[in-house]
Amino acid sequence: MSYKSLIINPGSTSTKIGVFEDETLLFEETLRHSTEEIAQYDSIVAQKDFRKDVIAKVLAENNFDIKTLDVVVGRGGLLKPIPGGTYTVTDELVKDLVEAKRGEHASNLGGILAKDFADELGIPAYIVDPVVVDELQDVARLSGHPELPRTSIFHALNQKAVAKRYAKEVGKKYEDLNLIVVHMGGGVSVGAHTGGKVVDVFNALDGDGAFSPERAGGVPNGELVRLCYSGKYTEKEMIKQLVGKAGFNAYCGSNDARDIEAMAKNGDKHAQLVFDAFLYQVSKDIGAQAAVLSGKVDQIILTGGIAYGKYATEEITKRVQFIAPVTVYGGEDELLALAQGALRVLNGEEEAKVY
Ligand SMILES: Nc1ncnc2c1ncn2[C@@H]1O[C@H](COP(=O)(O)OP(=O)(O)OP(=O)(O)O)[C@@H](O)[C@H]1O
Ligand SMILES: CCCC(=O)O
Repeated sequence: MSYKSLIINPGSTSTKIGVFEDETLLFEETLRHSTEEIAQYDSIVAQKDFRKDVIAKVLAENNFDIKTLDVVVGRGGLLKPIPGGTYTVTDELVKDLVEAKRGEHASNLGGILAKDFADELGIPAYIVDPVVVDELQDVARLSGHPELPRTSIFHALNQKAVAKRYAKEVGKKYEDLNLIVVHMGGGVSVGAHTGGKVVDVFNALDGDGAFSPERAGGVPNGELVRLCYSGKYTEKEMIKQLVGKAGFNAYCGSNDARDIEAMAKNGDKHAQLVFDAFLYQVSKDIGAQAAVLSGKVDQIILTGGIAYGKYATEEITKRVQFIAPVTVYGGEDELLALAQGALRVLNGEEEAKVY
């Protein structure tokens, strides 16, 4: 028995879709969304119809009959903290994503869109390893103020997928390796993997680490508080300043690392400084996670869209190769990882978890 799946992975700056027959990719598409396109919507859920239309268009362009699908899988969003695994998209799960009580995030649309398509076809919808996968060790949860604990929000799906890919390539078990995985996309997360768990990670959304194409990362606390109370921004605008309008966007007016690199190559010294500061901060986060692992690091893995960039990966490697060797997996394996999550359930290897 084989299964056809539609995989939907909404990122902060893109919607990636794939159609698989079991683990074989039939076709995929990455639809990039400019800052202007996204800025028309005042919430993530408001982007639903826009993203649904672009997906339907791609399916039609590929002459794909959606009635042949067996399952729809979405990337999981900002739910309550939960263990890793494959979850059935229930009404309760969708309600939490729509209400966005734990925050706005593009991947909230993954479960919502998956259920939308699946319900029309009368087939199941799943999410796999959502961004809220929480395997932090206790000592990593303290921030310095009890009302502000650190939380685990990161590229769990891709971090786990590339870590397992590396383990397979070197003939070892993921659980037996100490890895630092660095995802550099619209957001950035740097995680310490040991014993098959991500025991510490710089939160990609709430920003206790490096800045990213669109996000501020860790900023000076006092100045942040003063800005919040200055009257310059509403609460919603302030959050947008930190997540969306920050990072490369704020410094250089684009969320595309390739634009920043091109500006720098054309002699723009400010763009060069911003890109170098980004690579410097990511390297510092890797150093911190090396300490989490007591310096016993088998490999550092660079992944996400920015890891396609030669300058970026070479500069980070120069700074951190004293810790451990570096492997680069440009882009991400999230579509396949989502398809595999659903297949494990459909093939009876794993039971779908209920949220
Ligand atoms: N070939 C490339 N060289 C350098 N940078 C690239 C390349 N391709 C994509 N990028 C950069 O990768 C970033 C987007 O990465 P990615 O597609 O992983 O992000 P996303 O899926 O939108 O967000 P996230 O990964 O946080 O969920 C952009 O800054 C883009 O410029
Ligand atoms: C929070 C993990 C995914 C992202 O960067 O948006």
